[in-house]
Amino acid sequence: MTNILEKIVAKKQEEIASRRSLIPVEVLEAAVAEAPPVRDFFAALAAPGPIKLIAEVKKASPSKGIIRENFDPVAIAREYEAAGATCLSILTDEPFFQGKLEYLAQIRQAVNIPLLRKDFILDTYQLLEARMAGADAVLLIAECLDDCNLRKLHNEAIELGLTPLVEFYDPENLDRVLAAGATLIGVNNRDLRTFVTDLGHTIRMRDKVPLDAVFVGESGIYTRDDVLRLQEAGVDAMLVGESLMRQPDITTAVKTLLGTLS
Ligand SMILES: O=C(O)c1ccccc1NCC(=O)[C@H](O)[C@H](O)COP(=O)(O)O
Repeated sequence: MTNILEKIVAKKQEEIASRRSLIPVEVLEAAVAEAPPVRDFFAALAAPGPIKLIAEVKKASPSKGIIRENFDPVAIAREYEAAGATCLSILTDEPFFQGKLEYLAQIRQAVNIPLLRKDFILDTYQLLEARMAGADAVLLIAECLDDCNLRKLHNEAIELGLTPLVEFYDPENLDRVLAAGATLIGVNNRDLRTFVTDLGHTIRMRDKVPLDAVFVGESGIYTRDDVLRLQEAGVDAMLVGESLMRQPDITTAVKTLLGTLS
């Protein structure tokens, strides 16, 4: 049976080929050479203090369909920043998440905090696109990449000035993530075979991931109690999408998660 990740990867390969035929790689390389400097995504998350929030700009998902009808990505990003998010994650995948690369470029002009391009990165071409659109970081998913490509894209991202956030779900993939040289490591709580999320997955992986890496818990984080569980387990940062995007008042939702609502 084909799982959702296999479907997304197959579609993404078609998309990359089509985008490459519209904008040749040389054009992107020339634009990247002129791009402004990046913001330090890693340092922002590694700073001392309570658990950091990477707030996700996410309209829809394969597991939940449309999450936010009234979707203004720039307004959402501004509100996230003002409410206390440390970094933002911008979904740029169109077919499955209704994101756009343009959202990333628009948000770059509107906020100052570091930005992650959240997509299914399979090719150097997407790293160049990310850098050109104003990303400071990119997501690399161990389950989507073989060892050679994981290491290659990790190194290329760094050469472009981008911070790679390397994510895995299957515990067997941790050794591959470490072998690629990852120092910013995410555990996804969502089992993509069933779409069930389990916060305990990140917590169980905490003592398997070296303490000198910055460790991010991803997906299925809904309440202040969830956040306290992660923080008490020693998780450095959390990536949160749906639970914030479903709230009409994003400022209150962020502050409630962070425990800063006065
Ligand atoms: O969110 C999905 O349904 C999904 C399906 C297939 C592949 C990836 C998927 N999500 C990507 C993510 O990692 C999340 O957007 C991110 O961690 C935030 O999760 P949440 O807070 O549960 O929206």
